[in-house]
Amino acid sequence: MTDAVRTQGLYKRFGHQTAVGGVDLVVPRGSFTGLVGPNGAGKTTTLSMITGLLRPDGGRIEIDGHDVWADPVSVKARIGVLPEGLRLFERLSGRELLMYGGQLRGIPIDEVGRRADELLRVMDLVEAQDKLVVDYSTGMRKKIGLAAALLHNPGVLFLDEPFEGVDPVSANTLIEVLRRYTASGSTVVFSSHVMDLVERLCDWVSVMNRGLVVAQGPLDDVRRGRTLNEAFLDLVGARGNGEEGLSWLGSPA
Ligand SMILES: Nc1ncnc2c1ncn2[C@@H]1O[C@H](COP(=O)(O)OP(=O)(O)OP(=O)(O)O)[C@@H](O)[C@H]1O
Repeated sequence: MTDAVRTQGLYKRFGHQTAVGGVDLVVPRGSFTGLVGPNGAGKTTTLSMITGLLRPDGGRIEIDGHDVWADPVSVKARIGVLPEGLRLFERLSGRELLMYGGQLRGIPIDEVGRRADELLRVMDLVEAQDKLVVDYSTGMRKKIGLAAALLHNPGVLFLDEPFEGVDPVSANTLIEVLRRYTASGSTVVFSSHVMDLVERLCDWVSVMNRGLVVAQGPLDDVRRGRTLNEAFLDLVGARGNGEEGLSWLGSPA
């Protein structure tokens, strides 16, 4: 069976800096995949290229066997994206955002209305549906962003740090929706720094460091008897910068 996502030699430079230095990422279909790595590892740059938001300098990307940059329209119909920074249409209400997004996707308006109502209910946003998105809290923005990403029932969903700044109640709602989504055979790829969460949710993990994939596979193969946090620290090299310097910090005045 074709993988949901496959990249070969994916490469991106910004000036002299190589942000992504030849990434071969594999995401099996139907998996709940965690993309982890320290700050600056290249996760957002990789996800931006995979989702057609940033043009690669080299390499290939296939989603469900379709080349992202040669066949962008058919790929974009198959994917949902919750990007970093949540660039949303701020001056629309939550409900208007869903209605607009659904119509842009070419879904008949009655069907968009039905799906929007269900998503607003599941995300616990019914009371806030007529409020402008600009006035939403961080958690509400993540939830309406996820609703917008799911509206056209994509086969693969990409989420850049979906749980950042989200309270435990909203996080549980997001998790329930995502679990239901993958249970039906769809694929989720999300980046996160929260190892406990990745360990709890994911069956497949890709670890990035300094622009490369340094480990990837089923969760248990990457962990190899350790916690994911221990495996992560071993793989990326615990840097231990905190042991020297800052001698002035905490000294009495
Ligand atoms: N638009 C840009 N211009 C210049 N450098 C960039 C740009 N975007 C990313 N970079 C650099 O590329 C590298 C990878 O960044 P990226 O945001 O992909 O990392 P990340 O793994 O998502 O990090 P974090 O976990 O902190 O979000 C970093 O060194 C970053 O400074």
